[in-house]
Amino acid sequence: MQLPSVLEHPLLYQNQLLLIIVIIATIPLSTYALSSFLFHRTARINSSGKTPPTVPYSIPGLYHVFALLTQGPPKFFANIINTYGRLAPFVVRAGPLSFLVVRDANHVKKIFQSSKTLTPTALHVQVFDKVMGSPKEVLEIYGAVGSGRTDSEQVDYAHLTVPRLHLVGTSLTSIAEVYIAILRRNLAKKRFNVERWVEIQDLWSFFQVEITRATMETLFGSVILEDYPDLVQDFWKFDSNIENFTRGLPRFMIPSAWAARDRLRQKIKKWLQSVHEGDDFAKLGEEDPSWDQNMGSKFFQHRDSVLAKIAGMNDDARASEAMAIMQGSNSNTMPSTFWYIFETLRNPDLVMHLTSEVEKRYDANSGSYDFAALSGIPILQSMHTEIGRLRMATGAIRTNEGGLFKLDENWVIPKGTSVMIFSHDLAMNTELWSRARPRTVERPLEDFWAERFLIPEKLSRDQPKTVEVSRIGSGRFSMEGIGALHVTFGGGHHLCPGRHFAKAVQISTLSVLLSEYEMELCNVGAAERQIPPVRRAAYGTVRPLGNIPVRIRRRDRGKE
Ligand code: HEM
Repeated sequence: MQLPSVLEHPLLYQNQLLLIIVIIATIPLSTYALSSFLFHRTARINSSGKTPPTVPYSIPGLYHVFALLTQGPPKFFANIINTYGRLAPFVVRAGPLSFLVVRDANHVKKIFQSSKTLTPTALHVQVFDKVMGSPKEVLEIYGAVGSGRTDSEQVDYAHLTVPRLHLVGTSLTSIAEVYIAILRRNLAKKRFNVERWVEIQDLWSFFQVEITRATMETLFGSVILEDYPDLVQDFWKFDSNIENFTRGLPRFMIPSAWAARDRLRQKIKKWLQSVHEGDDFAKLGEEDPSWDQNMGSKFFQHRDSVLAKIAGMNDDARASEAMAIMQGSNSNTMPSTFWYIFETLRNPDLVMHLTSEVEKRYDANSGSYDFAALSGIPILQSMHTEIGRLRMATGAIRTNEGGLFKLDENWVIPKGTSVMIFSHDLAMNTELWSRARPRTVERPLEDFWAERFLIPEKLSRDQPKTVEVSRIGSGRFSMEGIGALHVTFGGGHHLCPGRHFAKAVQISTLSVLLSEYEMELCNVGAAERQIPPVRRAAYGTVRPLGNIPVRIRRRDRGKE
């Protein structure tokens, strides 16, 4: 009988198996220990030309994929910042993809200023591909922005220059007047009357319909809403699934979101084919009106006509583009306007002060508001900025398309790394704000403070002292020295071109509600308990935890 060789001895075999199991089981622990050691060493060592360290992980090759998937990116990034924030900049990895988180104002400034090397191009391709469902053949046009290719430069012109032409100054005033007229007409149809308070169960849902409907009609005209009454509903269904589309979830996993997106694209395409035929439809002369009920605002006519002239931008691609601007113009504007009104209603002094400020800019004879004057009121500007700081959480992404990028004396960013800048993270950093302008932290950054961005005017000795009647502070609005800490609208070359329009929607909505209606939170304490805690998500819509009931009635102007 032949004896088994030593290697085949059953006991040894069992031990080998055990050894393999032990090795496999200890891989995550040892990987975590090693990556943690390397992370802290690189973060703390004082040397130049360092590549930012990767946040500790347990699974080699996959790095943070599992945590990103289970927690979702907004919570994952918030948790990572809460844990390792002091050691930024650091890298988060999802397999081969690297994301650098920066938290320093000087880094942010440098990144935004380096728009040729650090670009959002890769992000834009992803968005048009995965979220907007653009045809594959146009993706290369988006991918070549910045390369000098003619069609790509035209796209860049449509995305950035066109809104900057139409959504500022006197053009913005005209378009804001259109918004005000539409909002007033829509609210009038609700027949709120002077005698009786009407309760609205949930202010968020109410605004989701009313503000979006008015914004859509202002930018895209009346006909699209008449032909497609479910536009607003489908839009929010689509918008609330953007994270799912970005992750590439297939149709069978989110069927109703896919169906809403299909409907949006089909209906928009049909509408464009009927009202924006050919490529010479836009009426852009000085004498032409800023808004047309069929074709939409001059801004949108101009934008779509630039795209229509690009070979390869077929009707499907243009419909996806229109969806992108619907998303850009509504997704954050409605929530920011909700918080603008909510924070006002919470504070009776603010309601009183702002009502009187708005009244001064309302002409009872013509029944119209002086929008230009309203938008210059410092407290309204400060509130807009404070809402953007506290109640918005946006992210700006840039990918390094050049070689090693020198971030400062210590750090370099490797090619291909995507840099993440989170507005809310910077917005809540007391140390940075107090260094930049101590006055801004006289009240905790966790609280809403309408006057945070006002600089009180010093009275000269010969100036007569007026009696202060309002309990709301006054002063000059200023962002001097703190711009890099307030990046809700991104920055640099790609700074949001629609930000003035968003402010116009906030100010116009507030003006109409304060001067033509009385609106009150039904229960202030209960409403305040619905404010979500800060720092739980690095980015994403900040929405109340539950319903916010309000009551409303028409203001009795005659009596006043
Ligand atoms: C409160 C409302 C809004 C917020 C918080 C917001 C925020 C942002 C942010 C963070 C970016 C990225 C900027 C960057 O990468 O540096 C952006 C880009 C953009 N936004 Fe806005 N936005 C708002 C309203 C609007 C409105 C009303 C419009 C249009 C009417 C608009 C149109 C755009 C466009 C077209 C871009 C892309 C610019 C590019 O091509 O790089 N946004 N916005």
